Amino acid sequence: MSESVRVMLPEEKVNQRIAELGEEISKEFAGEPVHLICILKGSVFFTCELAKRITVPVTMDFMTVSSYGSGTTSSGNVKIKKDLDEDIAGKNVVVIEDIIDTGRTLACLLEILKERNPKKLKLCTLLDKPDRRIADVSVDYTGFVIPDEFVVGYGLDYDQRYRNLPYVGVLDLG
Ligand SMILES: O=P(O)(O)OC[C@H]1O[C@H](OP(=O)(O)OP(=O)(O)O)[C@H](O)[C@@H]1O
Ligand code: HPA
Repeated sequence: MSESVRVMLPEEKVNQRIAELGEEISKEFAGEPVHLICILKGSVFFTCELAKRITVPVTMDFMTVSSYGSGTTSSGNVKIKKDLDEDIAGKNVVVIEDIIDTGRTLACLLEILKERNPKKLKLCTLLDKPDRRIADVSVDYTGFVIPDEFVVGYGLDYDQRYRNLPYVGVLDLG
């Protein structure tokens, strides 16, 4: 078995797009602070790059969730493995994801976060794979819409590997 990775989105293209997203978010929240919620582990690389490109005051928190459950419900189910350290009530929250695939993780997570009464609750994803969507998720900021291929790099893993690739690539298992 010889695994290989074909580049889909080169590093420069990803970084350029992240800079644009940072500008967009900064404009939308002009003058107001934003609280970024990084969904571990995949979103770490994207969150750090994006945070550097936001010009309004930024605070950050981290959350680990795992999705589980059968496909019979539209939102699936989500288990919080590590919760946020801080309360989000009254804050301008932007949830940062590396990828929205079936949408089950985020559909459920956004419902949980909404109940905590943030002032605003937005969703930002580096990658969106709409062909596989099962649960309806409204995405506010999207880096790239990609076809239905298994991608790695820029935080995304296959069996915990490849997260550190500086680009997004398609994994070929050989
Ligand atoms: O739209 P969905 O089909 O629900 O898939 C998207 C979710 O899957 C990945 O996380 P994963 O559970 O693999 O954890 P990781 O970030 O630690 O790799 C990704 O980071 C999203 O959270
Ligand atoms: O394409 C993917 N790659 C890695 N992790 C993922 N989680 C959902 N979709 C993907």
